[in-house]
Amino acid sequence: MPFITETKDLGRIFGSGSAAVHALQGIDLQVEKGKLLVLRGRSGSGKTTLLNLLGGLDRPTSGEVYFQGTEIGRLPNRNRTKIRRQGMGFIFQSFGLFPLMSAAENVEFGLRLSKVAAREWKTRINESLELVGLSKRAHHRPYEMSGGEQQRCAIARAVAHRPQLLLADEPTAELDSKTGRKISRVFRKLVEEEGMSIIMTTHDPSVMEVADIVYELEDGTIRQSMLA
Ligand SMILES: Nc1ncnc2c1ncn2[C@@H]1O[C@H](COP(=O)(O)OP(=O)(O)OP(=O)(O)O)[C@@H](O)[C@H]1O
Repeated sequence: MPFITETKDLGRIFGSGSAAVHALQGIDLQVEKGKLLVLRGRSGSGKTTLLNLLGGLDRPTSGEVYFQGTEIGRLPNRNRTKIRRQGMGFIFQSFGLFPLMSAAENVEFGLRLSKVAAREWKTRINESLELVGLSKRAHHRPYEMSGGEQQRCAIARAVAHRPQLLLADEPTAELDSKTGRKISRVFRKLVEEEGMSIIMTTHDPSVMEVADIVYELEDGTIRQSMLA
């Protein structure tokens, strides 16, 4: 199966009647496995809405959205959650770590939600912290880590169950440009060395530099954009 993610004439309307917002319309997207795809566009152009639909966090108003050939837009919640927890990992702008848990415990929490057997947790935690260069911070809590380290920890948590698809919403927005560049390289490494597929939204040029494909959203429609 060639595509990790595919959409057909995907649309999302929020509200109804005169208050209806056409957040997305006619989105046809095909994402090959093992690529890093970036969605960019102005505030309100529909980036987060599209990412949420691709990740099965929201349902379309019209059209279809596929994950590895399975239409997920109309699946019952239980099935969609299962696919999401096993096949996808999520990263958000504000890291989303639990403040009272160490880096290792945060990663373990991610593993608990997926179907990974408990006997494998320790290995997976060590491997994923190593992958993002955070082994030395395993027992530190988020407030003892820099912003870049916290985002590395969030990445380790998102990839510990080895998802096929990683979705990230503005993952470098809260970081300075040097740290943002380092985090961009971590994403590139996941693609090159782990064969992961990544879709992320960003305004950050350093993320654009590591992308294979860039798409531009404008008023809820999409077009491929030239790489910078
Ligand atoms: N839950 C909602 N209810 C109503 N309107 C919404 C909702 N979510 C998004 N919208 C509207 O849909 C449009 C697209 O929003 P979206 O958050 O996808 O944009 P974005 O490109 O991610 O913006 P930003 O870069 O500011 O995060 C906007 O006009 C927004 O106001």
